[in-house]
Amino acid sequence: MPAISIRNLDVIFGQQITDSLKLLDQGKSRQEIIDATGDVVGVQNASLDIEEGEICVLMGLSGSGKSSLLRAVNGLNAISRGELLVQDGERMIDLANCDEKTLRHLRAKRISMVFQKFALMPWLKVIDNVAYGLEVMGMNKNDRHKKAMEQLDMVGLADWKDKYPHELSGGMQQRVGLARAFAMDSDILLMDEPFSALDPLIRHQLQEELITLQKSLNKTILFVSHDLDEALKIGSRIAIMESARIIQCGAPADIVLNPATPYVENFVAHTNPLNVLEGHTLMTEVEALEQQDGRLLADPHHQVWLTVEEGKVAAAEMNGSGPLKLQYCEADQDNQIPACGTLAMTSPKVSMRRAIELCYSTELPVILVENGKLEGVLCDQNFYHALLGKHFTTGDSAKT
Ligand SMILES: Nc1ncnc2c1ncn2[C@@H]1O[C@H](COP(=O)(O)OP(=O)(O)OP(=O)(O)O)[C@@H](O)[C@H]1O
Repeated sequence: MPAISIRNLDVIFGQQITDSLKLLDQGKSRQEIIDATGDVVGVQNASLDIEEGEICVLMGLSGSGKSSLLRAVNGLNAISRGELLVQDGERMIDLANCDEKTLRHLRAKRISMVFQKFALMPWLKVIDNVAYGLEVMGMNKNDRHKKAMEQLDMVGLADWKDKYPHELSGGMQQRVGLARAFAMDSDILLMDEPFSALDPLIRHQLQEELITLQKSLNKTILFVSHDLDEALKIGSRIAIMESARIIQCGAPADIVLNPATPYVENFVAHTNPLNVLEGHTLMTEVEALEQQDGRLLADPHHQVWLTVEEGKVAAAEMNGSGPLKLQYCEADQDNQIPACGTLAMTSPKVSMRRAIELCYSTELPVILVENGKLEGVLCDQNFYHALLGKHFTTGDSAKT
């Protein structure tokens, strides 16, 4: 059962919603609908399931409808048509047909929201800002302060509890915002560009903190961002929006490797694939390597040849320099650095960043093996191909 299930959802802002929906069904554009009725289409025919414990990022340009969709999930935007179900224990609550009492229950117990501009109350101390939602719920002062302190501790601000928001930096204020959302104990967090007002270093730091916190908290997070790098970093799945519609939804590597439209391609062309792509998506497959005298040419540039017996790499040599020492390196142990001139073998699941590090330290290609069997090879050319975003423009030229 997904934590949030969205089916054919339309959100229209305005006074003539029935007429606007008819025009939408006739295939009229957003602008044509504004011209005809004055209504604005915020979300059009969106369908998306968000599983428990995942971070799903809504990504797209300004005005594409990200916030409109996010705000529908906690009832801040009315649903014009379609279904939006939020899991509540054993039942699913339909936001399209839910009364005020149920909505209040959802907001108090199930869903918290973190905004871009901190939204802290300037007259309240940090601890009282964090405890505010608990106070509204009727929790007594001792209990709510205890809970607020736990959350402040988690975001590293326990020593700042008696300060006022204006005494904190932007990054710290946003941490207080996070602590306030976590204090509510709700399983679903809606985050509307929570880090975009921060400078790049603090932003990076808070992204890392969110990823770390999420490992222990396991919340269901719907996160809005207009930055694909941020989306790729924190999202387990990314839904890309354009003109009120979700035009592609997939895991980070899917989006980078198979952008569905030129709009997505354009985003992908400006991202850093280092932490997203894995070795197997970039490698030259074993079948594509040149064969000569029973050996495989792993790297034409360095003239590295492999002798493969029953699928396993039995020996390696570099023409002119003799045999090469082979060393298996764990994909996830960055501190395991093979010596220059050693031929590194690792898992096809290796991140692009780690694979480049292995190439860099050995000055040789990297050999990818799974259960001892040779799967493929990564040379400089494979990395250039990915770094230049050529997967979707030049086909598989680096793989042959
Ligand atoms: N409450 C509202 N009343 C009228 N129109 C609205 C309202 N909220 C959003 N819109 C309109 O809906 C469209 C989508 O806006 P939305 O804020 O969802 O986009 P966004 O992708 O989140 O953009 P941004 O990144 O700039 O926040 C825009 O044309 C916007 O003007």
